[in-house]
Amino acid sequence: MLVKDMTEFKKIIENIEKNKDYIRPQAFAIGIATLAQNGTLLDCYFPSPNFQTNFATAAILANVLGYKNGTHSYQLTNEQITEILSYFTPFANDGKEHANIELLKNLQKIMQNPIKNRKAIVVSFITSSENDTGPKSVPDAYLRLHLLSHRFVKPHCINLTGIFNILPNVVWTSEGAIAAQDLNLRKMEAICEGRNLVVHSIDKFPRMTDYVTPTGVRIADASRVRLGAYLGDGTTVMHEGFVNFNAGCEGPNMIEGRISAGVFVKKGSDLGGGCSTMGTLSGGGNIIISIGENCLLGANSGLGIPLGDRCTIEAGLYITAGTKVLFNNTILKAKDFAGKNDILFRRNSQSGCIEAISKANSVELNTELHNN
Ligand SMILES: CC(C)(COP(=O)(O)OP(=O)(O)OC[C@H]1O[C@@H](n2cnc3c(N)ncnc32)[C@H](O)[C@@H]1OP(=O)(O)O)[C@@H](O)C(=O)NCCC(=O)NCCSC(=O)CCC(=O)O
Repeated sequence: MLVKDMTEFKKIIENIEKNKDYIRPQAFAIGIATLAQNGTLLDCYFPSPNFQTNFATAAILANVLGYKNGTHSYQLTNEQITEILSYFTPFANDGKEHANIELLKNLQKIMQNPIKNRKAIVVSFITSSENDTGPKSVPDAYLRLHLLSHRFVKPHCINLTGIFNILPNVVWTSEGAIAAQDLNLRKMEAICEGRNLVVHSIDKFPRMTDYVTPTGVRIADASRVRLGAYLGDGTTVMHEGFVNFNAGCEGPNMIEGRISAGVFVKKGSDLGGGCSTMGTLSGGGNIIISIGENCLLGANSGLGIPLGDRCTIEAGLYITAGTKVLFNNTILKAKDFAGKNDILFRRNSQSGCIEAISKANSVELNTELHNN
């Protein structure tokens, strides 16, 4: 199929989209997956995911791969890549950038030696948000994590239900993803070829920066930010900082503490060295923690309630939902302050009692640290 011109191209798209079974996906992407020796998929890299955009490209991919609707992933053959590219002939010399077309051309070259490269080209579609029940495959799970780290969606805005069961545990190395059972062989290959294969971690989630490098951020230690973290423009993550998947901050922010899975921090807030925000993945906590604007979590403090704006937690003080707090001569629980603005929590150093005081945090981020 060689498409002559734009008129023909548009007609083809119209026909594909006219099909009553076809539903535009909310997201799709073309990527490259790493395979274990036994052919299972270990990870997936999507250089330029598409979120609620590029529906013409989605339609062409759908047509060649047989996609109609729902959440599906496909491994592409060389023939399919050639066929897909043939639809885009009218765009060949239009002087514009077409990320998906460029990507396919590059992937075609890589696929000239797929066995040696242990790679597969994949396309993943995610169904419309109202029908989305969570990731169905490794490429699908990786696409969702990419969408978060590319800032297309904020934490909690894409369904990640069941992601732990979908993602394999992988050995992350200086040569990318390796299956645990393949490690000895790969190590020996590397030694024989004069390379030093280094293991960084054994985990279901890789480092974000190996897949996505968001603009306007500084990350002192890349191993502390997992793929699926959302880091807004102007975020600085220092060595003690950590950001889990489906979690992050709006930017600008100073992150020297831990942002647990599910936690989101609004702009201007500062997480002091070693502080903790309670997650909901393990340990029984079920309140989703969030932090409003311009808050300060002191060094080694801890937070187990959602905070409003301009709140402060004294260095070293851990506030859990049930912590009894003295406020205006009344004992309340910390959860009674959920979402309230301008509260300072401190442990009275004379009585030992935890106090809440109405006081707006006046500490501001040092702008020099957040301008890139
Ligand atoms: C709790 C606060 C916020 C309080 O500070 P404030 O500026 O509001 O108050 P202040 O001016 O210090 O004190 C006002 C009055 O309250 C008293 N006061 C203060 N704290 C008190 C306490 N716990 N118990 C009883 N009284 C207390 C003071 O003595 C003073 O009393 P008088 O009126 O009688 O004089 C602070 O102590 C704090 O913990 N700040 C966090 C800073 C932080 O950790 N930043 C992150 C940096 S991260 C970092 O540096 C990295 C390091 C690392 O990696 O660990």
